[in-house]
Amino acid sequence: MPTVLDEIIVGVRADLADRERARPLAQVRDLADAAPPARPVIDALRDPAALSVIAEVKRKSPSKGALADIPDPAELAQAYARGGADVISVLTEQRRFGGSLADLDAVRAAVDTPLLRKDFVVEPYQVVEARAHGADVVLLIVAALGDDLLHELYALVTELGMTALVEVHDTGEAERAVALGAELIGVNARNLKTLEVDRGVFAEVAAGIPGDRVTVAESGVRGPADAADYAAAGADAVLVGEALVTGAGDVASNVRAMRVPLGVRR
Ligand SMILES: O=P(O)(O)OC[C@@H](O)[C@@H](O)c1c[nH]c2ccccc12
Repeated sequence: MPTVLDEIIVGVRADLADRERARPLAQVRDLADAAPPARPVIDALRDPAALSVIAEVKRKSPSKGALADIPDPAELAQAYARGGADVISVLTEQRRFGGSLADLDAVRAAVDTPLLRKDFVVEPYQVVEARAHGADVVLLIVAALGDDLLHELYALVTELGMTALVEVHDTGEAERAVALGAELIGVNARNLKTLEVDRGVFAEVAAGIPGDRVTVAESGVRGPADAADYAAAGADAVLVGEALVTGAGDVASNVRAMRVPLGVRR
């Protein structure tokens, strides 16, 4: 039985083939080489004073369906930046998440905050493309990649001056991320094979990640209380989508509220 992740990747590969036909790798590489340098993110995400926040531009998801229309992703990103988001995540997967590279371009033009290209990266082309569109961080999902490809993609992200956010869901995947030398490791509470969320996964998996790595708790953060729980469990940052795109009230204030103080922990 194919998992949800397998099914998503079938669509991702089809869309990727179309883009590769329209613009061959060599052309995208030229654009990437001509782009302004990627912004560093590690130091900001490791801020000892407060939990860092990666705020996501997310229209829909396979688990929740439609979340928000987001007619103007640039405006949303500006609100995230005002709220102090350390990184803004832009989903570029179109079929299941309603994103696009056009969203990434629009956000890039609107803010100076480091940007994460959030997609299902399975080929070097997508990494080069991320850089060409101004991304500073690229998501690499361990569950979607064999070790050779994971190493190849990680090396390419680094060569292009970007930072890889290496996503894991269990201890075995975390071991692979650590062995890779990943500085930035995301623990996704949502299992991409079953789409179930279990917030307890972070503490369990983070126990196997050395303290010199920066950890991001991903998914299922409903508000500041969940963010505080993740902070207490040792997260350096949280990645929040749904709660920010569907939340009532002022977006910037909602981002700011997630930045819980860490003073007591360290
Ligand atoms: O909307 P949430 O529950 O706050 O989750 C955000 C983010 O963690 C989630 O979008 C995500 C984490 N890893 C992914 C990989 C692919 C697509 C999406 C994701």
